[in-house]
Amino acid sequence: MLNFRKTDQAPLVSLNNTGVRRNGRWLVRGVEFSISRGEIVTLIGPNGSGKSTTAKAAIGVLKPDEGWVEKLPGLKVGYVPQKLAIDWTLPLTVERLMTLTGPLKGREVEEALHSTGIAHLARAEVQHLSGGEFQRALLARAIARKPDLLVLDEPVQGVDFSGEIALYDLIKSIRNRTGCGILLISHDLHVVMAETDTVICLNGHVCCRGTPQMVSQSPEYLKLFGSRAAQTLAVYSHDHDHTHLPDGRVRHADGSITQYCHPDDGHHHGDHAHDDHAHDHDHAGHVHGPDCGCGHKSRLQGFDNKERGRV
Ligand SMILES: Nc1ncnc2c1ncn2[C@@H]1O[C@H](COP(=O)(O)OP(=O)(O)OP(=O)(O)O)[C@@H](O)[C@H]1O
Repeated sequence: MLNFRKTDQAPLVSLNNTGVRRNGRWLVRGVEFSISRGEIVTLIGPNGSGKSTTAKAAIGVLKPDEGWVEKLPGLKVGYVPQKLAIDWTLPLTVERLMTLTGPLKGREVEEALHSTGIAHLARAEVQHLSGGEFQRALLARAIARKPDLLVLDEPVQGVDFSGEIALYDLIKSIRNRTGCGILLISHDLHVVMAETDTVICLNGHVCCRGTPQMVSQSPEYLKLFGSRAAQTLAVYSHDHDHTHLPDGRVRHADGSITQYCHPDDGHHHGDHAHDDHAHDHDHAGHVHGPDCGCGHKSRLQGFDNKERGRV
């Protein structure tokens, strides 16, 4: 794999104590991380935990109500949103989809479709594409303008497992070829791309982060999906000790309800954990033990014992 990361390189984007508030409720708060050229950062977390909100704040679609976001001047972003407002009753070819939001040269369209493996579908109707082909078309659209940062909100939705592996391979090859940074949002709490440099688990705030060090080696996983899958995907599973209620209050493991998280619930701006992690790219990480004091238990399934808990 190419080594794009240089310690003297400024991050493409960094979020500093970033919070977004709507209707009197914090959707996310105290979010801190950065993405450098060639780096893959994956956001995971339960539904409604603020992954899309965080991604939108990172690229400037949403303005933070607290903290700040720094972007490299002139940063070019390619964004694949979770939802796309397409009128499926109107005919739309893949080629046309590529230029819907801005002009592109014919050669750029061709190149992007070629590199995502769907050159043969240039004139196909978008509504007839399979889930995997559609995601490739969206990826092609996002990479056509040669972005420095690619933000992919659930890029494997509607794709079966082998299609998922192929898409993750494609994302990896885009990163290797272009050296862009990638912010990936995974809807699946348990599966992240093995090439992910940093996994950030959100639960209204960053509750933990770490590196998926190895591919899962559990016999069941290998039996089900084969060794090819094991080379591509790692299993990252996670327990939360508190739940953010729809009204913004927090229910703790003991059943008590408070207005906000306790200072020892996950990682908050200014606490020791942030000091450990903010802006680090060596991913040394905070060590979660059965009771490490941060209020969260995390485990990497299928990792050998010395790697266990190092999330
Ligand atoms: N503009 C908005 N106004 C009010 N609430 C919002 C707004 N956008 C998002 N939310 C709420 O913020 C919370 C976080 O939403 P977000 O889409 O970031 O979560 P997510 O982690 O991406 O979820 P999912 O996995 O379901 O896609 C949700 O409870 C959502 O309903």
